[in-house]
Formats: sequence, C-alpha cells, structure tokens
Amino acid sequence: MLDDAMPTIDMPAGPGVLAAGSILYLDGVTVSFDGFRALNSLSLVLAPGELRTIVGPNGAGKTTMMDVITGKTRPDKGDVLFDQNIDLTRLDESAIATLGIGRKFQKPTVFEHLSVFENLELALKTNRSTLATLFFRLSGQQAEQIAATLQRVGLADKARQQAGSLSHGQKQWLEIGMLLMQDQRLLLLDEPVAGMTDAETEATAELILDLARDKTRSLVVVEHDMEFVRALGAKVTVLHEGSVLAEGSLDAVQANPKVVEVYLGR
Ligand SMILES: Nc1ncnc2c1ncn2[C@@H]1O[C@H](COP(=O)(O)OP(=O)(O)OP(=O)(O)O)[C@@H](O)[C@H]1O
Repeated sequence: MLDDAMPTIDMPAGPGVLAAGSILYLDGVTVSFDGFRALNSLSLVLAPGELRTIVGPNGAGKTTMMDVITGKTRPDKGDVLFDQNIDLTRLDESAIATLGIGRKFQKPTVFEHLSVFENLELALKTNRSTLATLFFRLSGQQAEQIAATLQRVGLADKARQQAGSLSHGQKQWLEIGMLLMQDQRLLLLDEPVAGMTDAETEATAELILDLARDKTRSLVVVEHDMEFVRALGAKVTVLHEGSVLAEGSLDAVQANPKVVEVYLGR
C-alpha cells in the first residue's frame, strides 16, 4: 500500500527510458525462421564508446543479432534502438549504414583489383551522394585522413600495393580501415581474426584496443578465439539459443556453470 502522504513521481513509460545513455539498446528481440527461434527475447545494452565481445556456440544467434542491428533481418518482436531513440526496426540497411553503423563480415570484402589507397578513397566516396561522387576530388584533409588510417591499420607501406596481393590479415585490416573512413559510431566485427596467424591476431587485438581508446565509437566483436577475447579484456556477453546466457568479465563468464555446461556439454 502506498502511503498517501508519500509524494509520487510520474515515470515516463516506453523503451526510451531504459535506453537512456545507450548507443545500442536491444530488448525482447525475437526472430523466428519457420517457427525456430534464432533470437529468443534477446536483450543487450551497449554504452557509447564501449568495446564488447560476444561469444557463444555455433547457432547461438550471433550473426542473426548483427543482421537485426543492420536491418538485414526484421525482428518479429522487440525494441532495437540506436543512440537512445532511433528505432532501427523501421529503417532499411542503407539508412542504418548512413546513421553510422558499420559491419565487417567474417570474410574480407575489399576491392582486390584496386590499390590499398584506392580502397580507402572509395570508402570515403561511398559516404556521399551519387552526384558528389561523380565530381569527387580528394581534399588535403581527406588525403591526410587516408594517410592516418593507413598508419593506424598498419598498411602505410602498402598504400600502392594491389589489395588482392595482401595477406588475409592485411585484407581484414584494410576493411577495418574502410569502415574508419566513414566515421562510423558503431562497428560490428564478425570473427575478425578467423584464419589469421598468431602474429596477425595479436596485431588485430592491438588495433581494436587502439580504436576503443578513442571512445568516439562503440565496437561489438563476435569471436570464437578465447585468447583473442582475453586480449581485448572487454565485457563479454555469452549468447545461447538466441538469448543472453551470461555477461561479465571473461573470467567470470568462464567460471559460470551455465556457460561451462553449454560449451562442454556438446
Ligand atoms: N535464414 C535463415 N533461415 C533459417 N534458419 C536460420 C536462418 N539464419 C539463421 N538460422 C538459424 O538460426 C540459428 C542461429 O544462427 P546464427 O547464424 O545467428 O548463429 P551464430 O551464433 O552466428 O552461429 P555461428 O557461430 O555458427 O556463426 C541457427 O540454428 C541457424 O541455423
């Protein structure tokens, strides 16, 4: 019973309240394929500037979650909000990309016949309208941005090299560089170190940590490689059967009996 003398506060209702201060807010997100729930009331909140790793066994729903965020898949139910109040479920893939959400798929998709520099130049252009692209001239500032990005992703000495001749790891870095050219506010990286050598994996962890230090963008990294997840040292979200099973430091989730059962019980 409420005490009559106690002052009451009118709380505004709706997802906007809980999403306050977040860059990405998923709540109760469900996706079904022919009755099978790939996502089952999934909830996840990401703070601006946060680096988050997502792990989970095959089929846990990691890719489907990325598909929902980027507008490739529409959820049956649930809230998907960007920057507190932009409803991503109402936008198509290109509108979502324009908002500043970039995705890197597991397989590198660079333009193999173009040079490393030209790939980054193209990434700048695709940020613009078609008309502006036709008359595109690289300004001094943009050339500097490309140079800084080349440096950052460790490809400064490969600027004139054909992208097709790069190693697998270097192609992945180039693609991350292409996302950086577009000033994305949220980067989704799907298994960035799959197929990399140990040295490339270490360099990628350093690159991601360097990007996270800016605090100007948030990063979501989906990864199976636990050593790499440990190197990132970020909060870990464990997905299982389309929902969050556990969340916390890597040590905490690895010690969680539910997580142990899901990973070892297979
Ligand atoms: N288009 C689709 N049609 C039917 N089922 C699908 C479709 N996409 C995904 N699924 C199913 O949904 C479940 C979740 O798949 P998802 O690819 O999101 O998992 P994942 O965690 O990314 O797995 P992995 O680590 O193997 O990439 C799987 O059982 C998958 O078979």
